[in-house]
Amino acid sequence: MSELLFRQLFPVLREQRLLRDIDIELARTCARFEPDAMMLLAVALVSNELGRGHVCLALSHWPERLTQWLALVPELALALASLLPREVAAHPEPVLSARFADSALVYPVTSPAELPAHGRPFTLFAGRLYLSRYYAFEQFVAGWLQRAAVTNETSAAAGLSQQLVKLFAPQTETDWQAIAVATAARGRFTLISGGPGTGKTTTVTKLLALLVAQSEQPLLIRLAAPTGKAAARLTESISKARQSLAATIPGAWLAGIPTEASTLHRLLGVIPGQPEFRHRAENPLPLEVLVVDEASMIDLPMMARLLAALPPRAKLILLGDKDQLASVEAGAVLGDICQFVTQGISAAQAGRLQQDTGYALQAYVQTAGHPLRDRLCLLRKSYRFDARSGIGQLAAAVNQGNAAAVQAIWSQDFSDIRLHSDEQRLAHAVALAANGYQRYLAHLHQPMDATRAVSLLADFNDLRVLCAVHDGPWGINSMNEAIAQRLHQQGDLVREGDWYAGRPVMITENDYGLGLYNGDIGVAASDGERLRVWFQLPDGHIHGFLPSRLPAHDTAWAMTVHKSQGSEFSHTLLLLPPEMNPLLTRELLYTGITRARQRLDLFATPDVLTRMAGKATERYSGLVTMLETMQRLHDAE
Ligand SMILES: Nc1ncnc2c1ncn2[C@@H]1O[C@H](COP(=O)(O)OP(=O)(O)OP(=O)(O)O)[C@@H](O)[C@H]1O
Repeated sequence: MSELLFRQLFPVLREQRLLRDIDIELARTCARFEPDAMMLLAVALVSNELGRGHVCLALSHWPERLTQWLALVPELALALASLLPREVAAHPEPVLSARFADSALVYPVTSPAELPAHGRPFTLFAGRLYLSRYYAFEQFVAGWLQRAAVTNETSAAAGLSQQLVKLFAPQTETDWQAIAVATAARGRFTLISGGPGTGKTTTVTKLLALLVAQSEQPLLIRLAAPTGKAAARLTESISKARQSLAATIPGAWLAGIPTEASTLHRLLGVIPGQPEFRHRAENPLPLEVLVVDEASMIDLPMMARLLAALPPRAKLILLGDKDQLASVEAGAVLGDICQFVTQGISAAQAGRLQQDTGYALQAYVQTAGHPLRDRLCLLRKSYRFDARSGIGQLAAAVNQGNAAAVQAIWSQDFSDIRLHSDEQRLAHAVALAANGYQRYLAHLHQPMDATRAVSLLADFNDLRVLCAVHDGPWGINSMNEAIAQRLHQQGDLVREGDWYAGRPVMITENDYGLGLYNGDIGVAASDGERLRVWFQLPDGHIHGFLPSRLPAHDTAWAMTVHKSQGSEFSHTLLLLPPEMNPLLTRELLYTGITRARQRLDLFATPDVLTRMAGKATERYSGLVTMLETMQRLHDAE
């Protein structure tokens, strides 16, 4: 049977890109210890699920997946039928769990309170099969969150409500920003989720000012974000928020807030060549409060390492937008945690928040729920997009999965959004991009230096072409080529070889020595003698690197929506291919739309928009189940 798997089924699945080489290799390695073909197929599937962002294989999906696969090899369907026996098709979870639990490769776990498996590469928990390493990450994150949720600080620091009044003028409707600050002031862990312009940075700045005011000693606060770009944005937006709040908040409170954010990698301390960081449980981070922005981009292993490195009494505040794309790597911790939002808040929490802020939250109280729900704050009002903004309305319609509203928006005459669905739209997108980059290109007429490069980079970052895919006519590779070619033909730049003045690039790997990080954008311009690639480094300094010194990079006239996370542009051109593919999801559409601050040109067919709005991403994990089980165990104690 295993022979059939490796000789016949796997090559077909690889050819169809349904399995990767790495999935098959892992199964082959395991075949030395495990004769059961079903288990070996499960090994390849677990590995494949990880590659697609899932933390584990949900055994309930077995029949659906197998049926699709067996249809690809009809001549083998009979021979392979034992991979999907009737009892598995009828009750996949219990039958497969019982079968895999017997494998020497698998450690079956009945309670997440058990110690992680040692020595077995796979762990089985609650109908899910994990690589044991990922089970351990998830179990650690769940355990941390569970402890943080049940050790909620019920007693407020003296004077909390008076201090809140200084920060937030009373208003008639519920002030969710004040609620978020009150929540975070009392607890060890708080998650603040909100769409663009809902005031996440403003809120966290006020929160930090409050914590500074409450602390007798100077407070050790650190700010961080998953990517260099997001860290630079946080640095910028915190400094703007500090300035705009200076008139209303005492200077001494604001003075204790750091002015710079770092990447998570830098915060934790990379050890070259090793996955572990310098700061971990045995060497915790020297801080008392940590704020992490763009938390939807944090994958499960990174979240586990971050939580492990926090000192026991430190406060953690995660900021993010739960509706954005999840991390590229496996896991969607922010999205998973936010599922508890549907459980409202506890009566006790509503009472505490009313005491602190004066707002009555009875309408949000539900009797039963996980205590983590009291640590979640949703900012619901956008201060950036008013009712006349098409971008805000479109983003909201997409988020609700409301396809009819997504279609109706285009006839409402919004001046900031435009849909291009005609046959010539690809050529039109190239022309619009070439036109939009003119102000940026004008900088190239004079020799570049660090001072001039500030506006060079700012003008380049004003506009961006975003694609959903890499390949094909609608992908970044072809768009990058088309835009560069067009600008060359128009005489706006002279393309000579790979490097030419005006070429924008995006770094695709971290280079700690140079201080350049995955996602950083630089542009090539001559300093009068040599071509340099100008970047703004995380500390705000501009540096011109010789092209030969750069780590791996790609041309960046166009970039993927995935890579644009954590960035915003005044004007965005969003290109979606006419055919559906697995990448085209609601979250991708929402993320692409919300990168635009002032203007969005969307190149897509109405059909693709409808389908994307209806296709919410699923990321399989056991985090919520683990948390619920941990809570039941806690209640039973
Ligand atoms: N309560 C408020 N009342 C009026 N204006 C506000 C309020 N909160 C925030 N703003 C303004 O709205 C804008 C967006 O706020 P902020 O940058 O804090 O939001 P954000 O959620 O961090 O945005 P981003 O999408 O950039 O992450 C800022 O100009 C800010 O001054």
